[in-house]
Amino acid sequence: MPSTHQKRIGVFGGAFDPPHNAHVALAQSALEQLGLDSLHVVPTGYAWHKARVLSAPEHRLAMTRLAFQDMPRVEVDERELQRAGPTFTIDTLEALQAENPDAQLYLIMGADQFAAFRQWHRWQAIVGLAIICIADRATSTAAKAQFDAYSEQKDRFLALPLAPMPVSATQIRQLMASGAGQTREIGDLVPEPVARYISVNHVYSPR
Ligand SMILES: Nc1ncnc2c1ncn2[C@@H]1O[C@H](COP(=O)(O)OP(=O)(O)OP(=O)(O)O)[C@@H](O)[C@H]1O
Ligand SMILES: O=C(O)c1ccc[n+]([C@@H]2O[C@H](COP(=O)([O-])O)[C@@H](O)[C@H]2O)c1
Repeated sequence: MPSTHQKRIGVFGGAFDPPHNAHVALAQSALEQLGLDSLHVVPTGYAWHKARVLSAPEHRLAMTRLAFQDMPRVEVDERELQRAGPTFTIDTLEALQAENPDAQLYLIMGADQFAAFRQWHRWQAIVGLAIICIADRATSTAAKAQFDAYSEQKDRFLALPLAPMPVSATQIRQLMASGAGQTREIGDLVPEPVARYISVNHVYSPR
C-alpha cells in the first residue's frame, strides 16, 4: 500500500552572525511542534534588507554548522551563500519545492521578521508555497496579534511556541567588540563550540 505520509520540510533562514541559543531553541521547537522530516537551516547570502555588511560567509557558515551539529534532521543548506545577487527567500523555497515536489514546506521565523514580511520579495508567492511559522520574540509584537493583517489567508500562518529569549546576534557582536574577545562573556548566549570559534578566529574583535 502506498504511504500517505506527506514529507514536511522546514526552512529556517538567518544571517547567523553569529547563531545563538534562541536560534537553536527555535529550530528545536519547529522540529518538535511541526513534526518535520528535515529542517534546512539557511545562512543568508547578501542580506539586502540589513543596513550593515555581514561577517564573512565562511565564518557564518562554520558557526552555523557548529551551532546545529548535534541536532538530528537539521541540514545546514549553503545555497543562499552560493547564489549571486540579493538573497530572496522565495528563490530558496521554489528550489526546495522543485527538488521535493510532494513535500509541504514550512518557513520558520521570529516575530520581528514577520512584522516586515510584506516588504519581502514576492511575499504572496511565499504564502502560497509555505506555511509560515512564527515564534514570539521578546522585543516584537506577538505573532498572533499580527495575524489579523492576513485575514483571508489565516490558515497559512502558525504560532510556534518559544519561551521568551532576549538574546540577539547584535548583543553578542557588541559584547565581543567591547570585551576584547572573552569567550566566557557570551558563554550563556551561544552554543559552546560557537563561543570557542568566535574567540579563536577573532570574528568580532581585533586580533
Ligand atoms: N531571541 C529570538 N527569539 C525569537 N526569534 C529570534 C530570536 N533571535 C533571532 N530570531 C529569529 O531568527 C531568525 C534569524 O535571525 P538573525 O540571524 O538575524 O539573528 P538576530 O539575533 O535577529 O540578529 P541581529 O541582532 O544581527 O539582527 C529571524 O527570523 C529572527 O526573527
Ligand atoms: O526574501 C526576502 O525578501 C527577505 C527579506 C527579509 C528577510 N528575508 C530572510 O529572512 C531570514 C531572516 O532574516 P534576518 O534579517 O532576521 O537574518 C533570512 O533568511 C533572510 O534572507 C528574506
